[in-house]
Formats: sequence, C-alpha cells, structure tokens
Amino acid sequence: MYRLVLVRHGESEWNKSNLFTGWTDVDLSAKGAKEAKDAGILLKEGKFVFDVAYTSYLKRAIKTLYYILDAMNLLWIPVHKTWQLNERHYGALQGLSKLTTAQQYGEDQVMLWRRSFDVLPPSLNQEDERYPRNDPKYRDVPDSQIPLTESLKETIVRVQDYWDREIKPQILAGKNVVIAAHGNSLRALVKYLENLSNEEIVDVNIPTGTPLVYTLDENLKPVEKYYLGSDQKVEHKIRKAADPDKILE
Ligand SMILES: O=C(O)[C@@H](CO)OP(=O)(O)O
Repeated sequence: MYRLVLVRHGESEWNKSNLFTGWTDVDLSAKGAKEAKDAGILLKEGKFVFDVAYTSYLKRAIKTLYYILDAMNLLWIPVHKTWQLNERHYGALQGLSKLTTAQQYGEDQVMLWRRSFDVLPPSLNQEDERYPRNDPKYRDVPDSQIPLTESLKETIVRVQDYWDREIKPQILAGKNVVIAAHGNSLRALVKYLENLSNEEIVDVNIPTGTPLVYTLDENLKPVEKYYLGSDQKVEHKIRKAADPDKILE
C-alpha cells in the first residue's frame, strides 16, 4: 500500500474576488496563507512525513507547498516544479468576473466552461498579452504545448503525462509524495486515479487548502480517500469551491 497527499492551494486573491484565474500568477490572500499553514499543522499532527514534493509554476501553489513544508519542518526535501501541474488554462475568460460572465452568458454556459469535461473556454489569440509564450516561466515549453485555452480533457493529457513519467515511479519506489496544485489540475488527476467517467467528474469540487489523502494499492488504484479536517469545515469548503459567489460566506 502507498499513501499520496494532494492539496489545492489556499484561497488566492482572485478566488477571493471571484475572477477566472487559470494561468494568471496571482498570490495567496491572507486567508489563503493561513489555510496553507493550517494544512501543514494538520499534516504534522497526523504524523504525515513526505520524501518528495511536486507543485506547479504558479506562486499560489508554490507558496502553499512551502507553508505546509515549513509547518512540518520539511523544507529540506526535494521540490519539483512543473508547468504540467498548472491550473487548467481558462483562455480569454482569465481576469473576468465569474458573476458578471454568468449574467452575460447564463449560469449554464458558465458551469459548462467551469466543470464540463470537454467544453473549451473562448480561446486567447497569440497577440494577447496573456499568451503564456510572453512569460519567461514557459520559455522551455514547446510551442505545440503552450495552451491558448484548455478544457479538463486537455489538462488531463499533460497532468497524466507528468504523473506517469515523474510522480508514479517515485511512489512505486516507496517515496511519500505530496502534490500542491490547483482545483482543475487536481480534478484531472483525481479523474485519472479514480477512473471517473466524464459525467462523474462534473460534480467533483476540490476545496482550497485541505489535504486530500489517498491510500493506493500496488497498482496505484485508490482503496481509501479522505480529507483531513473537520467534516463540517471540509463540506463548507467543497460547497464554496462549487459555488464561489459568496452566498455561503
Ligand atoms: O478560476 C480558476 O482558475 C478556477 C480555480 O479557482 O476556478 P473554477 O472554480 O471556475 O474552476
């Protein structure tokens, strides 16, 4: 049996103001930083130990990971960063308000863009300043892999490729792995690990700053899954991830 821990970053500034984020490199809010520190304390209290950590190229996930490792006195372990764990690219929606977009296009269309398996958000064009090729972080990513928009389907391809090449061999070698990433890059991994259908994944929402613990069998199939933290708090955060319009605040 193996154990794997996934953590979505703590609340970001754009989660707080309810803007489509994707690859925009926004920081954690003060609340998000606290969520990350609290996640680290929960993991420490639960006697978790990690040998190696993975995160994206985006500071909200990187900082979340460092707050967690700091709380666990594990800042020394190897940390691997990759664009392949970045959030799903939200195309031309990036920076727009989710509420205003729902008023303009209807809630059903926005839910398709947010949670469906294969509906692509409107695409950027290469002249757009948000085109990732303009960002030095992505200088080593081939043109053919730089997204202008992504659905969950495209996100799964890059996440699964990284999982198969880099993360899976470490787990099979007996390393305790933690992955700090994003709502949709983690939904991509959860869909793959749990072999969920394209319909089942629509209803999966991953809460911010809440460790998701998997026990995996020798074929890395999940045999147990739970969130660390009080059931009530986790349930509230899952509902908030599904409906960020602050109705639940
Ligand atoms: O804006 C985003 O990039 C994501 C994650 O915060 O939002 P959503 O809940 O719409 O997938």
